[in-house]
Amino acid sequence: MRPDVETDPGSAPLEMGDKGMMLHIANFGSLTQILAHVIAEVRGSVNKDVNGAELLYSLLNAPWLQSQLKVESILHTPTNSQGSSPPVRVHLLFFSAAIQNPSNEARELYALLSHPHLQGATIRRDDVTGEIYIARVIHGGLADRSGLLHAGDRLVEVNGHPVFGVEPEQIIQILVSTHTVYSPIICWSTAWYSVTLQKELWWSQPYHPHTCAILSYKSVFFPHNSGFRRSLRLCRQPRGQAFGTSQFCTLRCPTNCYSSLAKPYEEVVRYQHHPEHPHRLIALLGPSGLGVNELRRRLIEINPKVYQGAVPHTTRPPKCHEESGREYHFISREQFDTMVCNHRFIEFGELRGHLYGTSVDAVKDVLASGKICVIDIEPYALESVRTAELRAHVIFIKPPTVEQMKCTRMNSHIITSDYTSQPFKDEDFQEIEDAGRNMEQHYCQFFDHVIVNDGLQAACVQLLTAVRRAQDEPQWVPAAWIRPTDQS
Ligand SMILES: Nc1ncnc2c1ncn2[C@@H]1O[C@H](COP(=O)(O)OP(=O)(O)OP(=O)(O)O)[C@@H](O)[C@H]1O
Repeated sequence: MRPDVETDPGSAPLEMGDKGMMLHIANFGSLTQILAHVIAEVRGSVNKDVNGAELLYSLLNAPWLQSQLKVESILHTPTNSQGSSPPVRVHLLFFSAAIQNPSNEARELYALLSHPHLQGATIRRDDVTGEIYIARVIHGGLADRSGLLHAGDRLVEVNGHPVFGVEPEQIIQILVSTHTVYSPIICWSTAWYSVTLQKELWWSQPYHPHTCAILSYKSVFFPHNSGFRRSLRLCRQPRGQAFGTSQFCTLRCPTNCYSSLAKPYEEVVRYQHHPEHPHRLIALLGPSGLGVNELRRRLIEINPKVYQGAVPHTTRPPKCHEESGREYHFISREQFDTMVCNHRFIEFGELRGHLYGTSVDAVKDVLASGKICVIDIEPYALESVRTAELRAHVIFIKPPTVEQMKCTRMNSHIITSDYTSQPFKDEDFQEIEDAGRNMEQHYCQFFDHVIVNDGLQAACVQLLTAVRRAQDEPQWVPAAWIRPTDQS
């Protein structure tokens, strides 16, 4: 349903002629002014690359604007001896029936260009109820092409901020202030929608009445250098052992590792973990060297009766003090290969001729024991943990600024690419920051929670709280986890 459109008292009505739509234009001054505004705004937007070429191109090539320009050129052709244009009737055969008032459309374009992050939709507040609605969706614009936003949909939440009673200008501010990250918009109409849009890109998705959908932008191509760590963390030696003798693995990424992550959207539902069901897996993700393993280790140390890591598998022979199923599950290479073929590993790698991996079964063992399993993963492993079986709650460990890391890591050591332990250098911090930014850019749609690892104590407390909430409070999860389909 199209909402009422505010009409301009200065603009004239449309009439239908026998060959098409007849436009009676009485106020040429305002039309000229509007077009001048539009062109100035477009120029400004292009210069600043504010809204992307695609939106500008589609808007400027919209038939209604072309029509306006034709009207404009006709009106500026001197028609009488005084050189002024009298009110005329202009026959617009190509005018879209959907466009009811070109002056309003031009103003809308102007408004859109002024607020680029609304991405082709405008909002309005119901003065009686205080609720915020999608007022217009520009025909052919990005919002329109997404097929998700409809005029009349009620806006519930933007970027986690409830919008009830909030001034539309403030909502725009929320969007503008977060324009480099995702801007999820949750609407209610005949269905719940959770729409994530980033910059100028929208992705289309089917309409699912009475369900919730999350639409997320992501790069079509996932770069392979986005913050991969130097080692498989499962190979990390216990604290106190010499780093020089520790074993590290080279990552082996399955060829199809990005397949399901490349889906442009996923349907989500609100999910409350049932106390009698196994706990949700906690998967920590973050750039190498930031302290993901340190946080995981500390969490388990806080209460080993509640939190536990998964026991990795390896093909190397056990050492005399090691017991199968405690430090590692010791298996043959053939067994390991079979597990790889059967997709039983969340992550695996090879070091000095031996294979190491964290298996789904090792995680399930911990969950079956009633404990909360906490693992750290590489981005490629997201696909293996975001399943109906493990229901991973993904926590991104985010770097603070380089300057903050310099202060907090003064006495800490990093494992370098040649696997020695050394004090952090400035370039290490820069690398961590870059890797964190990369990860966030490409995978943030999968993060259930973000913790900045600045002070270790504070980060630990936040982790503890987040892990408890993941089990105790309702969370958005993929609908396929709750209602498995053939594809899931
Ligand atoms: N907030 C912090 N303040 C000070 N030191 C920290 C902090 N977080 C981690 N560290 C230290 O930084 C070093 C690297 O941490 P950790 O080994 O956990 O990194 P990581 O993210 O697991 O990376 P990788 O797996 O590549 O080794 C460790 O010495 C750890 O104690």
